[in-house]
Amino acid sequence: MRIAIMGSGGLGGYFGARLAQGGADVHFIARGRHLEAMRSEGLRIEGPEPMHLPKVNVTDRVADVGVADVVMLCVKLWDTEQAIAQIRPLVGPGTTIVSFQNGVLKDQYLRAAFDARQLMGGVGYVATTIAAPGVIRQTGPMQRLVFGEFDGSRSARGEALLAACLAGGIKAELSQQILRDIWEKFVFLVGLSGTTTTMRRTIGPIRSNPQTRAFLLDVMREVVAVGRAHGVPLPEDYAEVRLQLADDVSPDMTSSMHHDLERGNRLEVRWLAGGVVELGQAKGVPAPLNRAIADILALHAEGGAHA
Ligand SMILES: NC(=O)C1=CN([C@@H]2O[C@H](COP(=O)(O)OP(=O)(O)OC[C@H]3O[C@@H](n4cnc5c(N)ncnc54)[C@H](OP(=O)(O)O)[C@@H]3O)[C@@H](O)[C@H]2O)C=CC1
Ligand SMILES: CC(C)(CO)C(=O)C(=O)O
Repeated sequence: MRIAIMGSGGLGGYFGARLAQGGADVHFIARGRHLEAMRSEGLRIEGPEPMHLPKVNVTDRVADVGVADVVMLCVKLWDTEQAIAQIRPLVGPGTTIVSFQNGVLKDQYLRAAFDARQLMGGVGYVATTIAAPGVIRQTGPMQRLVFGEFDGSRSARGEALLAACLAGGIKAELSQQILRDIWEKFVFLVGLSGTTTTMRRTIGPIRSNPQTRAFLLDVMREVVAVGRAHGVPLPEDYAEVRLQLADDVSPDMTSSMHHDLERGNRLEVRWLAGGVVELGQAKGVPAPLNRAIADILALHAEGGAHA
């Protein structure tokens, strides 16, 4: 199976390395110093299960890769538009495109650019970052990919991607309710990213303090209300279910957006809390706490240099 990884950082580099190790014909699309390092030194994964792939197929010339069976979209959300334009040479009539980016707006952008039948939905769970050019560092053992057809069917292409993932040791699942899976992660991630980034704290103290715990819960309640208004079958008390997850994770866990803030990077807030506000407005559902998060972080959204 020929798999093109569009964006080979924390998410794409980690899961692409595992797919390659499992025998898939993986082609990484990268840029800058990370591209140069991957060309000369291969790709190294640090963390609980270290890996080194001394030689990887990597390029910034997308057209050289040719048509892929699967394109995995793994760039930060602000790079989506450019990435969608660049992946066109990878996409033939039999190509499947799956975005494992965070949020729920990503698939709307893909649907606007490609035939909906070429898309599968996807969610990625891992905590990784580019530690140095050519090096991805994983924190904690969590690693999981969930993907599936939006119509809930169990397709041959889904099974084929599942087999490739399992061969590489990825904890992968072929889902028959992928829209709900995407929203389930969105509820948790919007709560986690919105609180950890505005409060500059990890989840431990946030969930322990009654005032910040209530804020976390109410932020997630808004996401659930917006999702339900869009027809996503989330139970009414789903925010409470996700609060249980926030209680179960390690107290030092934080969000990638909090890391991005600390490094002075751009933030994905426009598509996370901001996405909740946007989708809420479309259905007349207010999301004042998410609006506050987006407003508080607005001066940081373009990165530290712009603050
Ligand atoms: N990392 C994680 O733990 C998880 C991340 N996610 C989500 O996955 C998405 C990706 O995040 P993450 O992997 O962390 O981001 P990273 O910044 O680590 O990786 C993205 C990589 O893609 C590169 N890139 C962007 N556009 C292009 C392009 N047009 N051509 C070539 N390379 C390109 C970036 O280069 P450059 O640095 O030059 O911009 C960067 O190397 C986000 O939506 C994130 O929220 C989801 C689950 C977990
Ligand atoms: C919550 C986590 C780490 C799970 O993958 C994540 O996606 C993020 O912080 O961006």
